Amino acid sequence: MSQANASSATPSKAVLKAENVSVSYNSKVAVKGVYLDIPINQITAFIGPSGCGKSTILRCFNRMNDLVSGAKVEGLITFHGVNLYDRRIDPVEVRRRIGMVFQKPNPFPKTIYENIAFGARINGYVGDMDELVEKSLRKAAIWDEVKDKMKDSGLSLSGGQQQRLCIARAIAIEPEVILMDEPCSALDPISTLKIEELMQELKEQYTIIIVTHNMQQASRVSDRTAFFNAEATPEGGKIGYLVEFDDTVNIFTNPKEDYTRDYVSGRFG
Ligand SMILES: Nc1ncnc2c1ncn2[C@@H]1O[C@H](COP(=O)(O)OP(=O)(O)OP(=O)(O)O)[C@@H](O)[C@H]1O
Repeated sequence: MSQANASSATPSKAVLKAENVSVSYNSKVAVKGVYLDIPINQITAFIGPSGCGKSTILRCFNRMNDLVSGAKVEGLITFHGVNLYDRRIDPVEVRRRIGMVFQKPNPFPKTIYENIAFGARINGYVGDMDELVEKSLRKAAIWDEVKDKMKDSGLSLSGGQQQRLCIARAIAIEPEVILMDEPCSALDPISTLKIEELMQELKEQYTIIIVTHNMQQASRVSDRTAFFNAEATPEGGKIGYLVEFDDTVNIFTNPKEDYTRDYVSGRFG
């Protein structure tokens, strides 16, 4: 793999940039030498086999790796041109502006209302909370389903509804970017479709990165796709790297690397 193959011209303004980023856990390199430009108001998909570092790179973009013991990030990650790892930067503020939705829907064991209000309050929101709750739930396409159940527990909802509640919770703290780590892998196809439609609406206002193992999902929802792979080390480990990053249509129909073609067509799936 040469770095020349790993990227192509950036189509629009990059909101987040990774330059020569490597991450290790307890001194063992997990993923190395990643360059990415994440375009604003687009959906970028990270695809590739298990263990190639997709979630690891995703977590670098909002400093979630700070919370993982033994994790070390090297290289440069910028957000609107500012080094996210500069020591003057507050990682909590980074996570407010770059929110995250996880694989398994994880509403708090609180009411639907509190699931939205809690984070907003902690972030110092002083406006009309009822309005914010409604606005966030509407944006996450779940308001109609829950408007009469504000005092019910968020856990009483179906898996798909819980995930949309978690998206509403992320939205409530007014991020610019939403990172989604396999947000549909625990959901049925109908709930998955709802979230995909929602992502298309959200990208008008937010920049989205999604990690997914679902090739059809990546080709359906994303504008740009980053394909990762991992190479074996002599010690029997694996090190992830970025194979290529391009418009999704190119990755799926005319990739630069044969291995990408094999992977996205399911030959190695
Ligand atoms: N908290 C951690 N502590 C130690 N090693 C970790 C940790 N998280 C990830 N790793 C290692 O880093 C490498 C990349 O893992 P990561 O989860 O980023 O890959 P991935 O491509 O997202 O995988 P998957 O598709 O299975 O979720 C793997 O070898 C994994 O074991």
